[in-house]
Order: sequence, then C-alpha cells, then structure tokens
Amino acid sequence: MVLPNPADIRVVARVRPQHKNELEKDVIVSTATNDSGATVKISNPKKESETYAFQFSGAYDQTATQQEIYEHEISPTIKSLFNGLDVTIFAYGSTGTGKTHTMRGGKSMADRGMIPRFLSGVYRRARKIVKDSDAATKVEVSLSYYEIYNDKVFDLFESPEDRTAAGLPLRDNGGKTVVVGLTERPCESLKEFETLYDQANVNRSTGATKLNASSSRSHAILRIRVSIITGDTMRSSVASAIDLAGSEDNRRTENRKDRMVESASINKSLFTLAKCVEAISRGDDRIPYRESKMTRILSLGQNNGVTVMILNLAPVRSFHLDTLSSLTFANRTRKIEVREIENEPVFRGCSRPVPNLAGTTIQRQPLRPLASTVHNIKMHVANAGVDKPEKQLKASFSVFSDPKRNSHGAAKSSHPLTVARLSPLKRRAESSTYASRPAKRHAPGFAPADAQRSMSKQVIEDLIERKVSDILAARALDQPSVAPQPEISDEVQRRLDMLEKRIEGKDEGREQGLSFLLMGKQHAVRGEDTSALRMYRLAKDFFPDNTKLQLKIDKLQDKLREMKHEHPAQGKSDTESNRQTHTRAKEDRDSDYTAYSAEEDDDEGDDVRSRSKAQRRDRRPRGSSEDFVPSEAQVRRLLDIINSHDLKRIRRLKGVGAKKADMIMAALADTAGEGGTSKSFGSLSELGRVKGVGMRAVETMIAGIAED
Ligand SMILES: Nc1ncnc2c1ncn2[C@@H]1O[C@H](COP(=O)(O)OP(=O)(O)OP(=O)(O)O)[C@@H](O)[C@H]1O
Repeated sequence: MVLPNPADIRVVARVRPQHKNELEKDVIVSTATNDSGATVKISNPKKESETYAFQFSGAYDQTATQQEIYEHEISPTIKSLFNGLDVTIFAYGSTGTGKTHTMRGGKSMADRGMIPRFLSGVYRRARKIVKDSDAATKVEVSLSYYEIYNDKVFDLFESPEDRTAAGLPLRDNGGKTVVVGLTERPCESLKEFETLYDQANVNRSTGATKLNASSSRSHAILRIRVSIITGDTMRSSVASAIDLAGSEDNRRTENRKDRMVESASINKSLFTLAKCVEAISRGDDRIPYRESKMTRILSLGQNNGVTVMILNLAPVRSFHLDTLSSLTFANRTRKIEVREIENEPVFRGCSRPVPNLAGTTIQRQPLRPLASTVHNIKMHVANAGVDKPEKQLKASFSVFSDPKRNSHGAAKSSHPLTVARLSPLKRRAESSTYASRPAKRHAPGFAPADAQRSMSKQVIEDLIERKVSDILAARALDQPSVAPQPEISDEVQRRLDMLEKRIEGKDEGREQGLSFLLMGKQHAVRGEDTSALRMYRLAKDFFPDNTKLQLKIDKLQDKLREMKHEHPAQGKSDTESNRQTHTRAKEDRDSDYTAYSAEEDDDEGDDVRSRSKAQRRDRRPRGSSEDFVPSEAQVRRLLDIINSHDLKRIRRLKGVGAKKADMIMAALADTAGEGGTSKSFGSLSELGRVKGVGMRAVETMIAGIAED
C-alpha cells in the first residue's frame, strides 16, 4: 500500500450551451483559463457592474464538447482505478444545468456522456492488461446501479414493481457505506454495459414518469467494480459515477404532494450535502453525513481515492441565484482533502459455486459454513504461524457466532475460537477490504492448505470481515429465513400485517409532514412568505393539532393580506421576485407548465398561440402565482360554481374554455358517488388535480371571482 496522499477534490465547472429560448443578452456566466488556473465569473445580482470570480481546477464554457471534458477530467481517473484507488465522479448543479447530459449524455458518439466513455476506457485498459500479460492477468468488471429516491435506495437493475416500499438498507462496512441486497452484475463488454445501463435507466425514468416529472427526481449511482486477478491474488477498486438530482425551487411543484415530497427530499439531501461540506471546511468533529442517505453514500471527504466533481451551470440570468449558490458550494468542496489510499490485493483462492445473483429473493444465509470457516482459519493459522492469531480470530469470529447453533452445541462447544459476542459495529474501522457487496456478491472461498500458507494476518481479517458482512447483510434483509418459522394463525398474521401497515403509514406521513415543515422554514428564512405559507398549510394536514404551526400560518396569512392591501401591484419581497424570474425560466422546461400553456392556447385561439410564453404569463392575473391567498368566500363561491355541475356557469369562469370545462365536467362525472349521488370538490387542490386543469388554472378562476 502506498502512503496516504491527501489531495483536494478536483472540481471542474461546465457551463451548458444556451437553450433556444435563452437570449445572448441574458448570459451572465463566463469562464477563463490561463496559467494561474481556471475561473468562472458571474455578475453580482444586485449590481451588474460588479463580478464575482471563483477558481476551480478546470472550467469549460458553452462550446466544450463531451470528448474534451472526458479527455481532460475523467480519462486520467481510469489509471488510478486500475492502480487500486477508488474513484468518485459526480455531477452537481441545479435542475436543468446539464448533469444528466454530462454523465449519461445522448446516443450519438459525440454526445455520449462521461459514464459510457469511462466504461469504454475501462474495457480498453482491461484488454491491454490481459494482452500485455499474455492472459496471465484477468480483469473482471461488474456493475451495480441504484437510485436514491425520497431518501430510499432502490436497485435500478430490478424493475420498479419488485421494489419494497422501504427500499434497501444501508450498512457501514469497514468505514464504507454499502447498500445491502443490491444486485451486482458481471459485465464483460461495452455492448453488454450499454444494454444493462439503458434498461436500468428505463427503470429510473419509469418511476419518474409515473409521477409526471420531466427531470431526474432521484440521485443515480452507478458503481463499477474492477477486479484485477493474477494467480491467487485479486485487487478490486470501485468507481462510483453519480448523477445527482438537481436542487429546485419547490414552488414549481404546486400543491401536488407527490412532487412536493420529491422536491423536499432532493432539497433536503442537497442541503445536508452543503452542511457536510461546510462542516468539513470548518474542521468540525461531527460531519452530518448520516442525515441523508445520499450524503452517507457519497461520504465526501471520507471516500478515500480520487474524487472529481463536475459543477454544471446554466449561462443565463434566470438561474442567477442558483448559479451563485452552486459556485459557493463548489468552491468550498474543492478545498476538501481526500486520501488517496490504494485498495490492497487480497487472496482469492478457489471459488465456491456462484449463488443465484438475479432478483431480490435472497434467503438468509445459513450459518453452518461458518463453523468450517473457522476450522479452515485455525488450520491455516497453525500452518502459517501468524503471531497471536487466536486472540484476533476470537474477536472477529465472535461477531457472527450463531446462538441457535451454539445452543445445539455444534459450533460453540466444538470450537474454542467462538467466544464473546461483539457488536458488528465494533469491527476495525481501518480495514482496507474493498467495499464488499454483502448480500449477493459471491465471496471467494478459502484456498487449499498449501495456498493458505501465504495468507497474511491481514488477508484472514479481510476474509472474515467479508464473511461477517455477508451474514449481517443477509440478516438485514427482510427475507424469509431458511429456518422454519413457528406457525401463527391466519387471524394473528392478519392483525400483525394491519398493525405494521398502520405504523408504516404513520411514519411516512410524519416524514412527509416534516419535509413540508422544513421547506416552510427554508422559505420563511429567505423571506418567501407566500411559499412558506403554502408549505405550512401542507404540513398542517399532517399535524392538525399543532397550535404553534397554526399560529405561524395565521401570522403569515395576516402579513400577506396586509402586504397585498398596501402594495396591491407588487406584494413580493426582492428575493421572491428575483426567484420568480428564475422559476419562470424553469417553468419553460417543466412539462406540467407546458401542458398548461398548450391548453390555454386551445381555449383562447390562434392569435394567443403566436405570442411569446413570457407575454402569455404576463396575462395571468397579477399576484396570482405568488400571492395566491384567496379568501374563504372566494373559495366557497368557486367550489359552488364547480359543484353546481352547470356547464354554462363553469364556462363563464375566468380562464375556463370549452376544453377545460369539459375536463371539469368529466371529472365531476367520474367522481359521482355510488347510487347516482352527485359528488363534489371539497378543496381547490382537489380541483387543481383534475387532469387538464392544474393549479394555475384554478388560480386564474379564483382571481376572477369577487372577494366580497
Ligand atoms: N453540454 C450540453 N450540450 C447540449 N445540450 C445540453 C448540454 N447540457 C445540457 N443540455 C441540454 O439541456 C437540457 C437539460 O439538461 P439535463 O437534463 O442534463 O439537466 P439536469 O441538470 O440533469 O437536470 P435535472 O436535475 O432536472 O435532471 C437537456 O435538454 C440537455 O440535452
């Protein structure tokens, strides 16, 4: 092992090209590269004549190609990977700045992203190694791919239907965080990779499409394990390529709870990431990695090896505040030091038969082989004459001594090494074992006695640790045990299931409620009162009896009414109007909004269609989006009209054309109760959820209803 060599995280900025609807005059980000380094410049949002400059390891302007970025930033990491270092490459930036384009890219050769190019480089190097060694050295590549969606981990190599609601658990393993039960697929060629990767990405986007999202709603992590095998030794290292979900303004999500929850979860994890980076830069003892799954997995600053962060930026003004905040974050990140520790080679030995790797149906691992494992180890230790082996083995093995077997006297009494039980968490943290895939990866078996003579104490430790991980991982999985279960009556089982569902439901609800609260707080701190109010109202559904929350809502409502009264034309704070400009630009990319605009066009004729989107948005009732605090009387009147089922009255509502009216009538018919009783809408958000209507339209309708 080479001595740990602290190096900074390499942060490179990439400015994406302008979209067609973005104007040259709105470009506010520029890059410059010279002998003193790479700089990104951006104007001060409050004073255009001033600029801020941020230094990075590399900076790429709008014209940079995928090939250039790959060649300069990513390709060199392949050498590190083959030298035994773990590699982490991740894209960071707000929604729509080009993260997925950079990492995954398009289908044409020129558009291919960093991930397929990286894999192509890996296979090329692997072929060269095999060729140069006259096939004495073998290289194995295997992949796992998962996403973190709403702070839950899902295997992307499995179809969404096979997911469990709770997702896969995480476990700490020798100082690294591993996902338990993740599929790891051997992958022998670039062609095979492309098939696997495309299929898995369908799994990712299918989840998103169901939720009507146009952008990545999850953090996607591809792990590429490269194992170089020569004789009996194998050295593995892992490259993680991460496409983070983009931070976003959650007002885009309107009142749709599913989108809100996603957005809250994305923002929360990115917020935690920023907190971690801040804590590391301050030199804090406690880094809040554990506050989100993404930060736990990314473990920035703890992930030994090479780390490259690609900071994706949009060039134009509508992203001004987000770009500044991303630049500040990235600037802190680049000062984080990581240790370049090589993974050590391990003894490989002969393999046992490979268990079925496909799917999630892993049975809990029987503990029987452990007894023989210990036996093997003892035999080897005796042969190899390792110093004080017994003491070490006692400690290691006792972690997974099986009480059942002990009670039968098979393992415990038959072997002197199985003594005191230790917590699995007390294992050595400094282990250099490569992050083992605990549940599904097949651990190599033990070698014949003559080969074992060359095993070092470290190798034994590694083998034991891997074995322990396997068993702990299998235990963590919610899979039926191979051991016979005691019979319980159907009735008891039914009641248990119900109880479990109730508890799960409560927890999920609470989590959602807390997310809304957190978002409310974030908006309130930024002075975005309307959005804060909206979040608090959503949180109220989850905490109906919370008087403190009600007080906050009342206060905000009063404040907003007052503001509206005093400044009917501009009841927004600076920050809010600023962010609104941004929000509008993002709306242009948002499918929900596009659908809305199109419908409006249908209703209002061709001359409207020819106007620009911006103009059309300006036609919205002033204050409708940000100051959307209708009075109770307005709400009641609107719902009365809708619930009248009277097409003519509904048609007369502001912004409701023939098409929208039809959609509302159809929804009313759809919701007709059993026995022909007519159903009605109980709230605006319910009305807003009607297909083809949307909250914007509801806001327009209500704006046309007199307040008194
Ligand atoms: N370098 C680039 N060259 C050409 N098009 C780009 C580039 N970067 C981004 N784009 C385009 O910009 C749009 C947004 O990019 P992309 O979806 O990659 O953003 P993102 O940051 O991943 O967004 P989200 O966080 O919402 O998933 C896409 O249409 C993409 O094709």
